[in-house]
Amino acid sequence: MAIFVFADQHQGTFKKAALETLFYASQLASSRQQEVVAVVMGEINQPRALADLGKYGARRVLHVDAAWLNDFDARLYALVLKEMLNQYAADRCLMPHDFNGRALAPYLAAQWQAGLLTGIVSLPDDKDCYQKQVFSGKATAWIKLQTERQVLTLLPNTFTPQPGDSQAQVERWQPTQVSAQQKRIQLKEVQTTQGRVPLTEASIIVSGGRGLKGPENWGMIEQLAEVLGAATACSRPVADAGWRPHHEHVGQTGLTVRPNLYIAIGISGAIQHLAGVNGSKYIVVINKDPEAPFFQAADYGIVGDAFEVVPRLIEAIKKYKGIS
Ligand SMILES: Cc1cc2nc3c(=O)[nH]c(=O)nc-3n(C[C@H](O)[C@H](O)[C@H](O)COP(=O)(O)OP(=O)(O)OC[C@H]3O[C@@H](n4cnc5c(N)ncnc54)[C@H](O)[C@@H]3O)c2cc1C
Repeated sequence: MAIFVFADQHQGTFKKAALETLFYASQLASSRQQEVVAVVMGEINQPRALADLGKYGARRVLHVDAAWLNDFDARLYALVLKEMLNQYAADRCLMPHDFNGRALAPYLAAQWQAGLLTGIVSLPDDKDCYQKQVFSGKATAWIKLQTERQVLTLLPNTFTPQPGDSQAQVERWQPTQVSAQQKRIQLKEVQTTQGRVPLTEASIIVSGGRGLKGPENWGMIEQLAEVLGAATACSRPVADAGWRPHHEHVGQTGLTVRPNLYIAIGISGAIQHLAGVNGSKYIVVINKDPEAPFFQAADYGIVGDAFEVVPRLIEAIKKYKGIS
């Protein structure tokens, strides 16, 4: 039996989290002598990208090549996936624990009558238990799904893909029970941020909190991010106050990020914020209060006023990198 992976793409470019999930599935499959099938929805303007999924572990790609599936629609995608999984008598479907995966997985689990386990961070152990973080990242649970059919979501940045040189066999697949008439959502406008690394894919993140006092002070955060080639993020009150856009909000109710380096500036380190960032490899905290809880989660800490520390940090990095 094959392991199916929803390989999310945008205009022919596969998301990093989708490639990680394929790679993860290939590790899972090799221990069970199964094959990995990547499922791709919507038209693709670079057909070679489909076969290239083989480099990340897909043996086959089932391409649902239909214009009405170009825009992500959790309900519709779940119906298409359900038909496909039933046709192939599959028992396992994986996807990334990102915005789309978090919307699609519960729909699919309900439609397909499968067990759902979200945000896993490990391969199963010998008792078939998967690890996931619980209680805002304060504890780890080992969970075993008892159901025959399983929908699993993998936390981004947990597994680093090691691309090989295999090519996948690409097949077109059309649903017979789902059609364009069932589409209920019409996408009217897409707003994209230009030239910035997407937050969930960034290896360095510079994040600001309420300690920055107001949106007018974000210039230094942007500048620090620019010299480091980083993405910018923020705490929830900052997004709630409209200082920064909501897609930058990290934490329990925002994005979960796992960069190599997370620099938190003027953020206290509330548990709800830590829940979204404590998977980061290194955490650097800049805060003027030595008692700020974030220091307990930090690898490096600077006790000081952000308005003095950050400009000096920018200058030091520029000097180190030889940027004028
Ligand atoms: C159900 C629920 C869900 C939540 N989800 C989230 C979530 O997803 N993400 C999230 O972030 N929060 C979330 N919160 C809110 C969370 O509890 C905190 O209130 C929030 O994270 C605090 O944001 P902050 O650290 O930016 O602000 P504050 O708590 O006000 O901290 C500001 C920090 O800046 C420091 N500071 C002030 N001036 C300076 C300066 N000049 N230089 C350096 N440091 C300075 C202060 O010492 C302080 O530590 C949630 C809360 C609830 C109840």
